[in-house]
Amino acid sequence: MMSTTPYLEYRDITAGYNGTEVVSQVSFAVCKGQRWGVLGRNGAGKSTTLAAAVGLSQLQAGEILLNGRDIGSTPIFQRSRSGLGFVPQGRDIFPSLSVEENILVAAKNGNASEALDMAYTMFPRLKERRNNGGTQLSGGEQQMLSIARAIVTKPQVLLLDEPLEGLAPKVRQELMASITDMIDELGLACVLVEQYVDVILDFSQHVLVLESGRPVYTGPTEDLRRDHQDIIENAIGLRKL
Ligand SMILES: Nc1ncnc2c1ncn2[C@@H]1O[C@H](COP(=O)(O)OP(=O)(O)OP(=O)(O)O)[C@@H](O)[C@H]1O
Repeated sequence: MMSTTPYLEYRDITAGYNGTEVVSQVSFAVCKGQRWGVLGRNGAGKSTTLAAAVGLSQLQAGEILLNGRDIGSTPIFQRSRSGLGFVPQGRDIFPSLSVEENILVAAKNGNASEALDMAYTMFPRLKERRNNGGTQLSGGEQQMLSIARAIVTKPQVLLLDEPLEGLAPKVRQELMASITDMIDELGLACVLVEQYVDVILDFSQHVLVLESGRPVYTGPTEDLRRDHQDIIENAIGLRKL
């Protein structure tokens, strides 16, 4: 029988910073190949929710499981080794290193040529810019590099925190198309945080909607669209792509 253990599971978690609660009652499970989206206004707790899985916000109650194993007390560096890829808000690259060096640093002890191959296949633009320094890249290219750095660790689940932030509309569309192709091709499970409601509704099969740190919807995108336009409009004074 096929295993149904989710890759990543949040069980009624509370998370925040320095003992202060930011989000609570969050439960959802990301299974193989599933695409989840997280929606909510500024400050609703989207990033805090994502960060709890990688240990960058404080998990104050509940459990987070990776492949069925509680990772609450697993050190941050080991979480990426256990299949969790994280692309934080802002661009997680070394500006003084070239594109190629940035990828190789992320791949660490992995096979260097395989890592470069993988990154350049997913984002051919990075190959053209491989000798450029991080600061010589456009915003979209920096975001591609940041995602490539997560991908070469070969995650099962990729967590993306507002990858479209600060990009021009055309670049947002191109990057979103590249991300979607990449996820399909690699068969990744994914959790995407974005402020653009249309992006989340198009991309995700399942959605978590947060309002002031509490979930107001957790379930299939189709049902949200069909039965809960009020939630979409209310929770989301959000931008269109
Ligand atoms: N490192 C931190 N230390 C303390 N408080 C924080 C920290 N990061 C975020 N917060 C607080 O947690 C709350 C939720 O922030 P969070 O970034 O999770 O929201 P968000 O929904 O991702 O918002 P945005 O769309 O603006 O990124 C905010 O009130 C914020 O000030």
